Amino acid sequence: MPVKRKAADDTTGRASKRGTPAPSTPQSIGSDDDYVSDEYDEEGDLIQLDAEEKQKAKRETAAIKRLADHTQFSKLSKNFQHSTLFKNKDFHRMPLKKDHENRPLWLDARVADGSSKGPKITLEYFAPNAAKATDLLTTIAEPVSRPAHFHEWRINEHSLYAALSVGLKGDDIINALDKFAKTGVPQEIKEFVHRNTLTYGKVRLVLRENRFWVESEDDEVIHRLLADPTIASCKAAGAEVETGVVQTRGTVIQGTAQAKGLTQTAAQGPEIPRDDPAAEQERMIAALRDEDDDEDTFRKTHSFEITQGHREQVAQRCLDMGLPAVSEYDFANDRINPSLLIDLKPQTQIRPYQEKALSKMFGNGRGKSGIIVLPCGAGKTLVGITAGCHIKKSIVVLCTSGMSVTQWAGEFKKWSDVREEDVASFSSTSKTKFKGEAGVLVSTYSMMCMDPDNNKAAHDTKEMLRWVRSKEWGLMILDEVHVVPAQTFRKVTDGVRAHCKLGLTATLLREDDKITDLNYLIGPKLYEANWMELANQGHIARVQCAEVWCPMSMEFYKEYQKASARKQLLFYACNPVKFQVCQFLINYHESRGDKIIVFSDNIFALEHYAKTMMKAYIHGGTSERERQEVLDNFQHNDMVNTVFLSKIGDTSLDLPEATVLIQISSHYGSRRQEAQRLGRILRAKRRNDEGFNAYFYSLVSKDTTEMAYSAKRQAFLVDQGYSFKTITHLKGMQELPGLLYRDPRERMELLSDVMLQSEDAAKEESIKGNLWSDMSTNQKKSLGRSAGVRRTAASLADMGGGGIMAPLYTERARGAKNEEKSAFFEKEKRRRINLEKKRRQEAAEAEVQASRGR
Ligand SMILES: Nc1ncnc2c1ncn2[C@@H]1O[C@H](COP(=O)(O)OP(=O)(O)OP(=O)(O)O)[C@@H](O)[C@H]1O
Repeated sequence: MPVKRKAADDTTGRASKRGTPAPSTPQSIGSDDDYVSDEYDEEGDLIQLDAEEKQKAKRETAAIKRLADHTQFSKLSKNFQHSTLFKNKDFHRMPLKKDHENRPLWLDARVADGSSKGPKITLEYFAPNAAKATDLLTTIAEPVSRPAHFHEWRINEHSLYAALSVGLKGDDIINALDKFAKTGVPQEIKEFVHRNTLTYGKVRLVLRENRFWVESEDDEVIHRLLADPTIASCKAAGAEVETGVVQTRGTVIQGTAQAKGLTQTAAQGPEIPRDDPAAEQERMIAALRDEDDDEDTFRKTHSFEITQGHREQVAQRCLDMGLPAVSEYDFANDRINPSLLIDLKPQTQIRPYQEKALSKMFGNGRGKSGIIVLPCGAGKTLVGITAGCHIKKSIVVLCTSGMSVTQWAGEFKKWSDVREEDVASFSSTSKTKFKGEAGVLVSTYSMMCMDPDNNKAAHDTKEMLRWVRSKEWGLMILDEVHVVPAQTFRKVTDGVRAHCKLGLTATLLREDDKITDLNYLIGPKLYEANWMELANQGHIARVQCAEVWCPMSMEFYKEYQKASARKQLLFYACNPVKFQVCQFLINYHESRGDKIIVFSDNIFALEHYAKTMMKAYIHGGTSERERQEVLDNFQHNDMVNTVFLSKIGDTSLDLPEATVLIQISSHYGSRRQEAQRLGRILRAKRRNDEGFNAYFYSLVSKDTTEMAYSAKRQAFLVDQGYSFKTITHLKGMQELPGLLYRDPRERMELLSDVMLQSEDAAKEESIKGNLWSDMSTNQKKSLGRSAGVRRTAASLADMGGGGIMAPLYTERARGAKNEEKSAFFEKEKRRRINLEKKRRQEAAEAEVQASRGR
């Protein structure tokens, strides 16, 4: 049988049993009866209708149609044919298919002029066949938003190329869409798919044996390119057009059940020495061929070589000619660069979503550069390591801190059989080289950015940099790729020769819109997992999110209004009610046996909260020794259950004991920070305990700008399917023994303390060596955009899982809130108008006095 990658069963049963099609199985979706058709029910079973039933159904449909023709609605809808009411959202002319209820997709062809977004697809996630349609969309489109019931996807040129590389054709895509869509496929979508699949991927820039080749299956395309003077001048001296056959082999990703089967088959063959990886690979391929010869595809291709250093020029010219060239690394045929002895350990098993992500990267047996997006704690490290085991050439890993260097090196040894001496590291504290010809090097962006010719650099650093730059790297893994500013990234990639680049991140988000730079610096997004789906499958923790509204006392609110924009932050962070809410939640969760992280970006607030509550805290200024001590105690000491962290804890902090997160001050409207912070509790050790929930509370001072920031921050998580409950009152808080700031005098003291602080106390914490500190400026600007956040006013009983916290909360009464808000603001408005009148009057009087004096 063919080398098909059988998708493992998902535990929830939501995703279909069918995996993303592999290149070796270029199935025409149109001919695949796995998909829904008129005669199949939602389980895929054939519905047998006898002749009589068919007649009856026909008669009923005709009767309904006749009735509809005479209804008021029908007349109305005719009148609305050119309705201005729906404008270009009037889809009534797209007739629904008879069995549209069984089909989960709505297609919307409208694309704004000049927009890079393609047509929109809306998936009814509750509909029959939604799982199969999700598989299709994962292959051909990119997710935009995936809340609980409706998912929004977009088709664009990158997603279509990814579909082509797994063996689909333009017509296959259109046929598949037609099968799942409630209406016919609009002509505009057909044209979009044809336009982008006709040229995309026709030209490939292939790196073979350290030489670049322009390759195409179309002889005419090759001659058209060579007729262009720019491309002709880039052709290597004496090179001719060569015609050959390229064999596309099945992609078997290591760590899957299928790869294990192959290893067992191969193990029955003659013994091959372990130190000959090329022979091992041949053996694996032979095993694949034995399994199914006829599923390998052979493609006749034409290619010519280009001169070293002209790759970018050729790529740019191809783009100008409307033939975008795609970069691929033909690692299986790379016999020049030394191979690395590396395989996943036999007991290592990758998860279905990790396999799906990797199959996108190695879709046609070659390595495509791009970015894989997985939630925090979902195992990006293992995805990177498995990619390295697949390519089997030298690997360079770049991460954000020295701590991550140690972690990555350790993970390589944990999951793969790479030899200890083949793993090297390059950070400020450790500089080692591997002894053999190929190996793994783990380093940081900041080390790699350094200039080897800079006299100020230490001698051993310069020597390491020269060594790195003298080598060819099969794979470059870029961890937390969203943090890398384009400038830094260029510095790294200009000097280091990597054949294939894999970016890893949980949040492909930047508030400054520079994220699109990564498309051409690394490659397109290859795969993005659905957070909620992974939580439902138990791979990451299930989190209940809540926004707690903390009203501000009048004396605080008055001072808040008078303060400068920057200093306002101090007022809403130190709001005494927020303080009480924080104390109450800590108390409540500690008594349940939870471990709690409290995040505060503002250091003044962080210290004030932690010291008053007598809890441990860490910020950028805390010494390394103290930091380690606090974290060790938090993890292993039953007496230390709460730790206050500044933004240094946002990323790369692995505290699986933490189950509750409280946020008291954050970085404006940063969606990424919100997601990264949530990520700290996604790894919760107890995630698979029955009925277990992790909790994420965002404390927000009511009627302040913090509310607008908070709404914007939540947008990314809402797109991932999370919903934020709004909590307006915590039952029993006032009765808490020892509740702080109950006494008005204490509140006044806190207020005067805040007022005495200079604006500097509201400044952002600056962390040495922080790569992403340059990204703050535009974040405030982008706040103006609508956040589109969904808040639910659903019962909060389920917030605690099984209603455990139900007695604690009072929900926001929507009507009441408006009254309360409007009464307050009316009063405020009157006060301000009177103040303004008074000021104007005083100014006029002063002028009169002055003119009299003159
Ligand atoms: N296939 C797998 N089998 C077993 N455990 C796995 C697998 N994949 C990942 N894990 C475990 O999941 C945890 C999280 O993995 P990892 O640190 O790679 O996450 P991450 O995605 O890099 O998170 P972050 O973005 O927070 O850094 C680790 O403990 C890892 O051992």
